[in-house]
Amino acid sequence: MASELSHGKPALSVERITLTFGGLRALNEVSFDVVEGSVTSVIGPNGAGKTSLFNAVSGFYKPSGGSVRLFGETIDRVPAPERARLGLARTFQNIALFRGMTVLDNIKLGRHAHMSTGLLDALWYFGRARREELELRAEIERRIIDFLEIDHIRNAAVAALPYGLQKRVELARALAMRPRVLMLDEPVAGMNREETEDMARFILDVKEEWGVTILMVEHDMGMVMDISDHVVVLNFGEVIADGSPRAVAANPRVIEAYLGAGDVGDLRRRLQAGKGPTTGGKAA
Ligand SMILES: Nc1ncnc2c1ncn2[C@@H]1O[C@H](COP(=O)(O)OP(=O)(O)OP(=O)(O)O)[C@@H](O)[C@H]1O
Repeated sequence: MASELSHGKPALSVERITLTFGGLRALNEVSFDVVEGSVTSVIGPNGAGKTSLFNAVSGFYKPSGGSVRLFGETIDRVPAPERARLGLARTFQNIALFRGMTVLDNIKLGRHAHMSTGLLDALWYFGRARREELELRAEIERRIIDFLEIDHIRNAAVAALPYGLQKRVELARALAMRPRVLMLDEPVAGMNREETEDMARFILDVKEEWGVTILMVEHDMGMVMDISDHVVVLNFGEVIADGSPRAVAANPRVIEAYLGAGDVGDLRRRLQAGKGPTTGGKAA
């Protein structure tokens, strides 16, 4: 079980975020803090608003109310790519890599977040960059490749790789953005047990060795309960529980929410902290 962080400086603060689609209120005054150095997970039944929340925090959706702070600074007016430059990186639920390109080239594109040039410029960057900067970046890429144990596939085309490795490359690209806060959207969806366990270990190492704060949406309850310091539960666009994995798993409102969503068969395993299924995919 991960350590419980009950206090500390917020890396990210979500303050009364409201998001509507036409008449539908997907998020209703959602508030919580992501403490610096924590793994914070957002869970909830299907349609609870988790993806909407991720899109609002990373700047892809514009909330109709509320505020997001990154290390104390309001970022509400900062467009999504700029947020990455400020240290807020994310991965996507469905892998968003350039499939025809090699692993290394995909990782190199991660650093694009720190460049003032456009994407095409990024591809032509080598001729113009200062040597020291290039060397520093190459060093960061080497560290990431070693760390994620993907050296043997660095020159392979992404499309040819098994799914679990593709997800790892996506993590590598996000790390190349040198984030301070990393948002992972269902990092183990579709993975088998072994791939899930590897990814859980990498996420903990990113937190501990790289000092990156993690905000994660994930359906795999075993994994969430194993590696989270803090769990936020959404239901119908509202926070219904917020606390340690143990406290959340024992919360009757959480149990009721999953029952209400018809997830009865999976409920017991889902809410037994650290003992849930780690077979991956959407459990609901
Ligand atoms: N682009 C959109 N347009 C209209 N409604 C949307 C849009 N995106 C989400 N919604 C609605 O907002 C609500 C929250 O959806 P959201 O995808 O955020 O939930 P979720 O918790 O991520 O679900 P899942 O676990 O299935 O991914 C749902 O009722 C959904 O139908």
